[in-house]
Amino acid sequence: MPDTAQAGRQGGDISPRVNRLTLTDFRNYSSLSLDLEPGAVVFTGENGAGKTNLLEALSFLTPGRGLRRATYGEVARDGGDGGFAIHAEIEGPFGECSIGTGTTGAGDSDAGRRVRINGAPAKSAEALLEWLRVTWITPSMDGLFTGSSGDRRRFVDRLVLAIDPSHGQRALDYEKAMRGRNRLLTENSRDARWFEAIETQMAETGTAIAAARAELVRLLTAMVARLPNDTPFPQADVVLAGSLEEAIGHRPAVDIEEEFRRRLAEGRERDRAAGRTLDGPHRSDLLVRHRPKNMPAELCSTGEQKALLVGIILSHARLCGEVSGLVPILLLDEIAAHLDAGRRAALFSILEELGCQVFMTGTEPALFSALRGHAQFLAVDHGRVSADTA
Ligand SMILES: Nc1ncnc2c1ncn2[C@@H]1O[C@H](COP(=O)(O)OP(=O)(O)OP(=O)(O)O)[C@@H](O)[C@H]1O
Repeated sequence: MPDTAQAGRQGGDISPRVNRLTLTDFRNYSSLSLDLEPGAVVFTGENGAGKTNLLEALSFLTPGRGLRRATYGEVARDGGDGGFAIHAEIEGPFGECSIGTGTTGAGDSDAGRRVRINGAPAKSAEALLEWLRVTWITPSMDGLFTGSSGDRRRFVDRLVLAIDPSHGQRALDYEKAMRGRNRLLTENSRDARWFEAIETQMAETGTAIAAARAELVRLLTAMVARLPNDTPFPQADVVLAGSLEEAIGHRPAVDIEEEFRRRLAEGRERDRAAGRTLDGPHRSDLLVRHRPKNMPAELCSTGEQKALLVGIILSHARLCGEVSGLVPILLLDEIAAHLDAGRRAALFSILEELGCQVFMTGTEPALFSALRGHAQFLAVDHGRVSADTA
């Protein structure tokens, strides 16, 4: 990786980076402080050593529950006091910054984790997005194209959030309104005024969610199409299946909002029978096609699906840099083991060109030998991390 992979302006984009990561009572780390280099950082170690835990800690530098979507109780170290702390010294768009996040233990989990930026409490975790963006690929995403639509919606929303920080609040507002409507349905309420108020809110936030997703997909498809034909990460067609998302761009947003509000009102009896809201962007899906093969992603081989996902994440990183000015920090868990030598070399070369900080894990250091001399190698050994100078 080039030494120029620093938090500086490169063609208009900034690549924020973590200079130091400090963990307290996080997973199998009671106390750890790591100095990190820009560019590629490779964590190697045997199974269960704690490599993914390090990526997970880094994934807490963005809003949400991290790359495993674990509860805070799960990530707090067994045998600790129930709290955990992650501290990162970063270099971002406004210079150096210190980010602290974690929970203080029992009773805190409901309130969510706290975030401090330069020592001051942040109003919400969304404030982290002013400093850096983080995206990832983990082995649990291997079933993304074949698994549940909920996982794909969360995936899309995570990609949208990295580009448009207001998406998180939108999603929270929609979910809150929908929970309110679902409560009215299960309580068998006939209070038309309550229904109307809630459905108006759902129509407004739901249409905004659909518009943000549609925009992401439009930009991402264009970016994926820029992947050169000779890379092993295939071009893909990415579309959203959802009544609202499909209408975006073809009709004025006010019409779509009004139609959704009307559909919600007309669907009350059907939804009452189901006990929940059946229509809306919480039911949308992401469809991906392997363009060269003209085949739905779910029918492609496991390796082809992985290559599609890598292509999407790399394209998204480029897009995020162009749209937000911040190239995301990438967390690639066990990626190298799943790619053949040609694909690995292509991945390393695209990462070098992106110039972002990228954290990779693997049990076999040999898989990363092409990066020796260009990357920081760290050996992970059950709660301890040391320089791997092999
Ligand atoms: N809350 C916790 N407290 C203490 N240890 C934990 C906690 N949660 C997980 N662990 C331990 O962390 C280890 C797993 O770490 P991790 O998933 O990072 O391993 P890994 O190096 O990525 O392994 P693999 O190569 O198998 O994916 C296990 O030994 C597990 O018992």
